Amino acid sequence: MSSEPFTKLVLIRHGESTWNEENRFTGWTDVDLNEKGKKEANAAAEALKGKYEFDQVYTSYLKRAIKTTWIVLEGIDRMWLPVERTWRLNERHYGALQGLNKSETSQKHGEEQVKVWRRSYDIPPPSLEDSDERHPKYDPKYKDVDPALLPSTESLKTTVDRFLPYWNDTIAPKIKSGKNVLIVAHGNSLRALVKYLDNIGEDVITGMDIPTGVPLVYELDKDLKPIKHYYLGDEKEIAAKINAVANQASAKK
Ligand SMILES: O=C(O)[C@@H](CO)OP(=O)(O)O
Repeated sequence: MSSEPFTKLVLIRHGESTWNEENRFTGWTDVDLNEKGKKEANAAAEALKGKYEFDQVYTSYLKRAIKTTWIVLEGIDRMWLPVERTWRLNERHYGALQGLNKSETSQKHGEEQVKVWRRSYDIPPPSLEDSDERHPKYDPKYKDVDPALLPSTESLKTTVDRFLPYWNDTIAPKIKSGKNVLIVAHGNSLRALVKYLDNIGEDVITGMDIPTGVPLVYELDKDLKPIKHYYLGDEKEIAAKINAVANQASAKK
């Protein structure tokens, strides 16, 4: 017997960014969308328009997610919707790898090591030095965040740990109160959410990638347990995009 879900939660990873295009580790670096990324955001809006209604939007402090939000909301003619930004939805902090080319990093350190840094559950990449001017404590975006909470690197595990309080205190109560929610965030902050929602094991989440700019719908019951999930769009195209993310750090590029 199939029953109507209590809600449909929609997740979107931001469209392609300039550093996705250059194949660099990005993390908390605040890079912009490129033209392809804007097109992907428009296509996401097209897929949602007239079929999904939202009451509340959540996004990160990073402009690639914020601009994707703007484009999607403009595309669905819902620019008036409330948008809450939070650093807790930021991408996983990539530590000292931020800015490095993924393929060159594999040539230097080996594909296995880079795979561990990219996809192991609890092994973080090397940290940024405290004195490094790229450290989030020097960025005005985070001036109201307790400096003790600001990372100098993160594993997926510590990304889950910083995201979950926001889910539990803010997003989950909003959904439970009957509101339809859209979350526009990042590859690894969304992997953190999906791991939590689907209760995916630490070994299994390492093989899971999320493509840029494709709406991912989670049908949830009233306890916010997933009934099913699916991407909106062409299955083959989405599979190819997921595969491309998985292979980004190949040493052969
Ligand atoms: O560089 C990053 O911040 C992320 C997302 O683009 O990369 P990866 O998929 O390698 O975790």
